[in-house]
Amino acid sequence: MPLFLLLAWRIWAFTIRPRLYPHRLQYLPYWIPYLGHVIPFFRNSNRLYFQAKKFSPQHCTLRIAGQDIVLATTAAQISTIDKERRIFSFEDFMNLVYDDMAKVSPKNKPLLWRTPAQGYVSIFPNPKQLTCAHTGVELLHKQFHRPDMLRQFLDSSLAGFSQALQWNTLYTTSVLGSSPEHKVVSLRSLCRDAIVDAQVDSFFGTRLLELEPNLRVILSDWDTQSWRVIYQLPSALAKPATQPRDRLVDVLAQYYSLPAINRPGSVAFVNELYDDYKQAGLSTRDIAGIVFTILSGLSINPTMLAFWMLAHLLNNPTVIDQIREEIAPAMRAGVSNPELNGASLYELTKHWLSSQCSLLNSVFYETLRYTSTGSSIRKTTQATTLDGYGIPKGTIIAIPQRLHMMSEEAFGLNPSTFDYYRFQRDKSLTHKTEFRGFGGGTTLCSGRTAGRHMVLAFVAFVLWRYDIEALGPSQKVLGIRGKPFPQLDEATPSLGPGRPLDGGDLILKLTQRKV
Ligand code: HEM
Repeated sequence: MPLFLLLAWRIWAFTIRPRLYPHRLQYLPYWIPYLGHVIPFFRNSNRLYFQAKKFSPQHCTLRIAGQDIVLATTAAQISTIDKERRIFSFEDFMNLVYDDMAKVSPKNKPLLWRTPAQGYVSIFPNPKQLTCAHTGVELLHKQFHRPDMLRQFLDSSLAGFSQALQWNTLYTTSVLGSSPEHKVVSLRSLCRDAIVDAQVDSFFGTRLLELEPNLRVILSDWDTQSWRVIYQLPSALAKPATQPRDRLVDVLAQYYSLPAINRPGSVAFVNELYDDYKQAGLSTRDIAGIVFTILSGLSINPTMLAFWMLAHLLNNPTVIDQIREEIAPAMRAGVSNPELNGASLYELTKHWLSSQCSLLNSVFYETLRYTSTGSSIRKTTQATTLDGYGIPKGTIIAIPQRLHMMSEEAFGLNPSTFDYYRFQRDKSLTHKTEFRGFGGGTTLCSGRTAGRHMVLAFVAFVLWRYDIEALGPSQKVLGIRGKPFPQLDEATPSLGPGRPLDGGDLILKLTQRKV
């Protein structure tokens, strides 16, 4: 396009048009028509969101390869989106999850969206006349919201990682070097190995890990590469993500092909979903794909959050000491005893962690605030308005977590500083609309109570049982060199807490504490 035409278009699009139509979508200016902000978006979407909000704090639209993305930039807009679930819908993205992540066969996918009126018959009572897809979501919510069902999962998970965090049973995949007095471990592996295996055993029973003992490593390979699938890269480039995903779906399909009696110990959801979807006409492979997406959400976010929480704590020995004082009564009452059964562990930790450990909780929420880099995504099902701006049907709306979590108005001074005491000083901060650590509205995380309990207990066990030194790059212990503090990767898409940049990790020297 000749330069004068380009200039004329830009003046029209970003100077004249907004004045003529002040209530239509207002765009962050760009230079290449159609492509718009595609390059900065793929380079670092979070940076682009901040730029957009700075340009136009009340309303801003991005243009990504012909597609408009309206950013929710204020708390009022988030509230409207969370409330108007039919207008700002998530269903379109469930289809993307079924297609790209779960790889549900195109032939069977329509079965997921059938209503009872269209022939879907659930094996459960269905008074709300839900579709098959929504029934699956309800079954998961029931699993994590019904106290008895949540409890079964938590009892077993807590017992699992309490065992795994003992000096003599630390996973060999976490331990990089060892002497009678010290062990040198990778913090990322420590969190992954203990948390993922405990959760997987508790959710699926022990059979799944028997079929694939290396599941946690494959899951973490998927996790670090999953952006390739999210960005829909061509199959050759997406292979580092699709290979681990396909392996995990294979293992789940193998698991489900066994009679239920041969895979005991799972939570109810695992069989309820399978039985319902099978009856609806889906294949074992389709269901394995859908369950893979749950497995991925189940294990990755708690692991990442525990990693970041411990990493930040290791920067501040004073806070570690204060937290040890907070958890001491519970630990002395027996919580740290690896022989304690899951039910007792649950009872003891539930009480102490929720009511007596305000600093531990504060660091948990600050970690969530500080590391959340994902976005909630919706699509408008009809023409509507948001804060007075007209939004056409079929427009994508994004609620970027980081943009809101860094709001000075919501969270007080210096939001870009990690403040261990922020949520202790003001406990109401977790109720702010801008606090998107567990999403909100339709995609409010159903595993949030379980996830919080597990991460708090995991961190408490580690801090109580071990003296920990994070080794810097100039330190070497047992031949293992330390690493710098990991940087948060703000650019790669995530569901919640971001990953460390370039495979970042912390190398820890553990010594058993004498308590
Ligand atoms: C502390 C750990 C966790 C964190 C930080 C976390 C974070 C999140 C976030 C930010 C979302 C919203 C994404 C969006 O808005 O699109 C979400 C949704 C979701 N999370 Fe979690 N999550 C955690 C633990 C879990 C666990 C243990 C499960 C168990 C399966 C789980 C399952 C889900 C599911 C299924 C959704 C989709 C919404 C729904 O529940 O239907 N999460 N999570």
